[in-house]
Amino acid sequence: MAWQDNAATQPNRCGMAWQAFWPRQCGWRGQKVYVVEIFFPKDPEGVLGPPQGGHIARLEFRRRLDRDSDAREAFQRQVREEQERRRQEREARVIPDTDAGLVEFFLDTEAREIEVEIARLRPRLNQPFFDYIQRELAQIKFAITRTAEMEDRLIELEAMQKVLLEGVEAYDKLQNDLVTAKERLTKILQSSDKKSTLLEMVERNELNMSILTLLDENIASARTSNQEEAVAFMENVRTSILKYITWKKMASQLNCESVIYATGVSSTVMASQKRELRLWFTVAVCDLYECGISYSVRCDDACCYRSCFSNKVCLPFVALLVRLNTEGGGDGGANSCRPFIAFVLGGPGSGKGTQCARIASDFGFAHLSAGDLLRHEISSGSDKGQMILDIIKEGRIVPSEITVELIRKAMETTDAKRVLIDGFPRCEENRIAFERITGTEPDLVIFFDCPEDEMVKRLLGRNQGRVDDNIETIKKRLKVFDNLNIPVVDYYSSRGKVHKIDATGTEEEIFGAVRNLFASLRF
Ligand SMILES: Nc1ncnc2c1ncn2[C@@H]1O[C@H](COP(=O)(O)OP(=O)(O)O)[C@@H](O)[C@H]1O
Ligand SMILES: O=c1ccn([C@@H]2O[C@H](COP(=O)(O)OP(=O)(O)O)[C@@H](O)[C@H]2O)c(=O)[nH]1
Repeated sequence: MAWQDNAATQPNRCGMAWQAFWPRQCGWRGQKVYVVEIFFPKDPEGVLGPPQGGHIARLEFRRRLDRDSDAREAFQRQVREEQERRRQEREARVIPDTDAGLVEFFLDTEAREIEVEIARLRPRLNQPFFDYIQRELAQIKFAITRTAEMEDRLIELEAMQKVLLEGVEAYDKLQNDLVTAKERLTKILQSSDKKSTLLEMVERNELNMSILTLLDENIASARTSNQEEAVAFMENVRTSILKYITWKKMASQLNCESVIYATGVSSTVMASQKRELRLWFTVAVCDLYECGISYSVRCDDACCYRSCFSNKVCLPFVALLVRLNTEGGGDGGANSCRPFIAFVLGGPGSGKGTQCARIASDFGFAHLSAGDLLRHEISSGSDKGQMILDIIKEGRIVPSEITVELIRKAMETTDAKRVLIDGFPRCEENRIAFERITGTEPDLVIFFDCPEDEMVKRLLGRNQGRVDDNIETIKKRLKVFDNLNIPVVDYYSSRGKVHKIDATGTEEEIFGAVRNLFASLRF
């Protein structure tokens, strides 16, 4: 398959905004003349110079090009010749060895060549070079008397420094984007299961225009070398990527807080969530077999909603749940948005409670600990209290209806937009009951992965007077965790929701990983 990495060969295609700052070569030295570069639509590299006429003339010219194949060919020939002329000019320039020489080199560089030269000489544009410019600037600024020549030099040096600094930053960013885009595109093209790779990337917000641009270049290159199969294959991938990107864009236009992709949701589950979905979500349904969105419907009005579910071709499907902002989206009412829900799982003593407290305080989550809710129920002296106490003493799991009801009530009484549910669901039955009763799924599952001996050590040192922190009950809890809780983690893993965090190390180190996770999720 054709592969092309154009990061180094096309340094100037980003159309950097800083061109506007660059004083033009013609008569600018000493005269402080600044000319803003204007891009000509049919001449993106600016090889033909600035447009000669106004807007109407440009439109005329473009129309003529579109109509007239001779004119188009002549124009393309002219572009090629100009490109070649510039290439030769560039090669003829001697690159100086010293910083002082390099300063003069850049001052003598034409504005349109700056991006190319920055890319070519990027390794030389290092800290010592910028320090050198800074020193020269300081000498002029702190001179006791300043001549007119020194004033001019100050202006040109400052303009150049600004352009180079911004240019280097833009160039480095472009390089990084391209390297990342290349890695991601390679991953998509090489993966054996493209659908799930794409979905994973969608979930991690990794599909962007840079990938598309790179893919386009590869398609063009494969086309040039007549690799028809590769072209067809890459165009298929392109269609899928484009659709996801379009959806993301739509989400942002709708003022959405986040885009959540739930894979494999069955139509029955969706139907049971109908009311909530209508209030909370924009739903796009797409056909997995096509590896792309076969059709999409905005589901925030009942009519679209019905047509969405009455269509049979969409199974199995991917539902893109675009959660609307409480303030900006949906019907705008206070009830129109359920909170973002994160389940926090991990063995007993893995540090769930400790980390949840920090997440709550740093990221504005309400912290609902299932264990705490149950212990509170015991101390409230309710009818169920004794039964719950007996179960906890034995390290078993309290019946789902009790726990889910406590969680549901606690969720109702919080107006937080983000909720952590700590230590729940403990088993598949818990999970199913939660989804049935609340009609919703978690947006995220954090799993703290900790070795058993570490968990035992922590629990025995917890010292909170808990009835279950003794070695006999701990052993039972660990067994229950292995047998019943791990399948829940596996279930959510298969749906791409689990973010595993290594729970060994200090509290601070673990929170570092948590912080990274939330940063990657744009919290
Ligand atoms: N990274 C850590 N290293 C050592 N001890 C920890 C760490 N994180 C938490 N602990 C301690 O371990 C015990 C269990 O932590 P906790 O957060 O209550 O776990 P869980 O909620 O998972 O049962 C507590 O005494 C807590 O202070
Ligand atoms: O959803 C839950 C959460 C907790 N528990 C019970 O409460 C105990 C303590 O749970 P907690 O999450 O407080 O502590 P951990 O075991 O994680 O240290 C568990 O062993 C269970 O007996 C339960 O039955 N269901």
